[in-house]
Amino acid sequence: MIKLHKVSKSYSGFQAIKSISTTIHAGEIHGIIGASGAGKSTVLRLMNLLEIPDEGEVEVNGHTLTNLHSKELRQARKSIGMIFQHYNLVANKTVYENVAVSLELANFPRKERKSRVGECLQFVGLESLKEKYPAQLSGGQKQRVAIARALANNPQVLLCDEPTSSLDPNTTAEILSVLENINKSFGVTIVIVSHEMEVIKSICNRVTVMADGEIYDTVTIEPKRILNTDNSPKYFVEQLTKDGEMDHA
Ligand SMILES: Nc1ncnc2c1ncn2[C@@H]1O[C@H](COP(=O)(O)OP(=O)(O)OP(=O)(O)O)[C@@H](O)[C@H]1O
Repeated sequence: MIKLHKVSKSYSGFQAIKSISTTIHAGEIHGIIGASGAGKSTVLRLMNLLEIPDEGEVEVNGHTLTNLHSKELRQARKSIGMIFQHYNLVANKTVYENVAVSLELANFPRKERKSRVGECLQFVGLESLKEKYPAQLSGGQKQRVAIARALANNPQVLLCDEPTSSLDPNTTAEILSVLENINKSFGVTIVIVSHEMEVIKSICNRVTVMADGEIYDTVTIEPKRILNTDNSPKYFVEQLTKDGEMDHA
């Protein structure tokens, strides 16, 4: 469970987040949607203290992060994974090494690292690419590596900042399936920031709508796959030309 209690954040006098209070329930897939600049990414980054609030409390899995000293905070953060729009992989490390590095940083028992990396890569369907470098992968494959890396330390919470915004609809659907599997298989609570309504409606059980640094509303929904996954050139031409006159040349 994640609880924000009267959390505020300003940048050079500009109040980006205005005394927000909310609860994300354990086991849910929670969406955060809103216009550009509404404060979605900032709220997500406040949940693992990548951004330090000016005021208020952040509680994750029973720990009040805002009360912890740096060593305790490092420990508590092991149970919070995060993935990003641009993947944030280490360019000069292989797929295997990118996942292994998060285990090293968390002092995961050395003897068990290799098998843990293997398990995570298998879960995201990338075992056969473990010797490749990020530049040799597609966007969807890079995001799978990032997911495997986030999974490695058995997090209870996975924070996802626009995880599909650089991907085509087909690959978006695949990544959403991976996230859903993580939620169902391991009970991981997922918070997903997106400006794409289709993504939010496809996967979330509850959604927070943000505007101007505040929570406008929180709604409960029934997730329903509404993503179009047709990537064919025929479909693109049909979509471009269906509402009027067309010119093929
Ligand atoms: N590090 C920062 N320094 C200064 N201003 C910031 C910083 N981070 C965020 N902001 C400002 O805070 C506001 C909220 O930003 P945030 O990135 O959280 O919005 P968002 O809803 O995620 O937008 P987008 O969909 O465009 O990513 C914006 O006005 C932004 O310019």
